[in-house]
Amino acid sequence: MRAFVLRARSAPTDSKMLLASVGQDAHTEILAHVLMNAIFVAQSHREDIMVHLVLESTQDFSRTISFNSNEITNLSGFHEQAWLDKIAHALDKSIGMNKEQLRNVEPGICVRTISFEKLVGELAEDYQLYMLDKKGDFIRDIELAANPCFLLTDHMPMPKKSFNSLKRLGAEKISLGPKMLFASQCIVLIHNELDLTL
Ligand SMILES: C[S@@+](CC[C@H](N)C(=O)[O-])C[C@H]1O[C@@H](n2cnc3c(N)ncnc32)[C@H](O)[C@@H]1O
Repeated sequence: MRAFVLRARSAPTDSKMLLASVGQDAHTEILAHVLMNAIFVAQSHREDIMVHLVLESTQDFSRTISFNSNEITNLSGFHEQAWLDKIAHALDKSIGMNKEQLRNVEPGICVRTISFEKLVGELAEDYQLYMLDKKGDFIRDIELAANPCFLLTDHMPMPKKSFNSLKRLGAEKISLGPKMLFASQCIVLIHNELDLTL
């Protein structure tokens, strides 16, 4: 499995606010762009991809919505609205959940009330973590592990205190080059680097 985590610090956990924030300050379109580029290829989808979206603008708990590309069945199309609808539906399903609970939303999609820190702590047991950072090691200068998990943020940077805990979990910083890219653009480049090595 190849995994991607988007830490969306500004994304609301209320579905109506999430949908109303597309193109606004919270830039929730980023979540749909990430899913588009992590899971779709032309006319098809990639296998063995996990995407975890962590939405952190909340009145109660962060929501982690996880997508398994092998199991998702009923998408309404190869477009952003299809993904936004799935995210909104997962958020509605999560209403009333207590801390650190899980609810299955539909095949391939589940929602959990866990924080980014808790999620990456779990992922570190099965994956090598890579934190995307322009100042990290250039992706072509290192050998990526067979089970990589890439950590990205929305337009709000990772808080400084997260860096130390990620380091303790063995996360390595990797760069894709000198330009500051969107998270979804990073994902396209990462897929391509890995595709070239297969
Ligand atoms: C739009 S950027 C985040 C920008 C944010 N304001 C910041 O200063 O980190 C979205 C994500 O892409 C990653 N990213 C963007 N360009 C990159 C590059 N050239 N190499 C590695 N990661 C990159 C960032 O680290 C971040 O996780």
